[in-house]
Amino acid sequence: MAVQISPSILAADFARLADEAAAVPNADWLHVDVMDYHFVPNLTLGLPVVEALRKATATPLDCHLMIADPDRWAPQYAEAGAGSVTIHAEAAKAPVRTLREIRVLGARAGLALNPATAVEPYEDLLPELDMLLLMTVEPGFGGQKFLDMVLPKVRRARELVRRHGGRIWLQVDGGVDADTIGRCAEAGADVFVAGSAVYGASDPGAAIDGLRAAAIRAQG
Ligand SMILES: O=C(CO)[C@H](O)[C@H](O)COP(=O)(O)O
Ligand SMILES: [Fe+2]
Repeated sequence: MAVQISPSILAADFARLADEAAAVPNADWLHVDVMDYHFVPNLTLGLPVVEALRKATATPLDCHLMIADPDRWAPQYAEAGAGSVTIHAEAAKAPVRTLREIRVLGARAGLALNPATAVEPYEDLLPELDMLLLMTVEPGFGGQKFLDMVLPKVRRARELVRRHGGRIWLQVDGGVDADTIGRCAEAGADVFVAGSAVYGASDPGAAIDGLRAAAIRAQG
């Protein structure tokens, strides 16, 4: 599996987003955490910032929607030029329709599961997905401690994805750093979001190289 690193701009300087995007030329994606004060108790940014970022960088945007009404808003993120749009299973009321709309608009379609949400009930949705995101912290804030309890679910999800042809990317998000990334890769994740571990480092580009090397080592 190809390892991909998606640094989260949640940990970047919001006043200098274009510079912060330019600081990670070796990133595969830029992870954009959209929070609405309803699905999670935090507020970050929305469509205008995504539209501006899209013009400011060539790196594709990986939009993680932590919002109460993803069915209404997700297609607009695809229209705004996001390369990938991920909705939460806990929030979506019509996930099949919404995931299909995301794809029709030319973006990759992702489904995110909170730490306590089981993956098995979503097996029938896998054909609609390009990526499954397993949260390794409770969504809402950067800088939280990685939840090891999610690793068995990463293993089960990898097995489900394998049974469905192995096409779907398996992303982990939350508390991923040089220490925890190996456990995630060993369990079967292949796309790694890292906020603090990248933008908290003195050299964000070097931090990405280090994370990538650790994940590849762990894949064996
Ligand atoms: O979705 C998120 C939080 O809800 C963030 O993407 C995630 O927390 C990244 O930050 P860090 O690597 O610092 O944990
Ligand atoms: Fe995220």
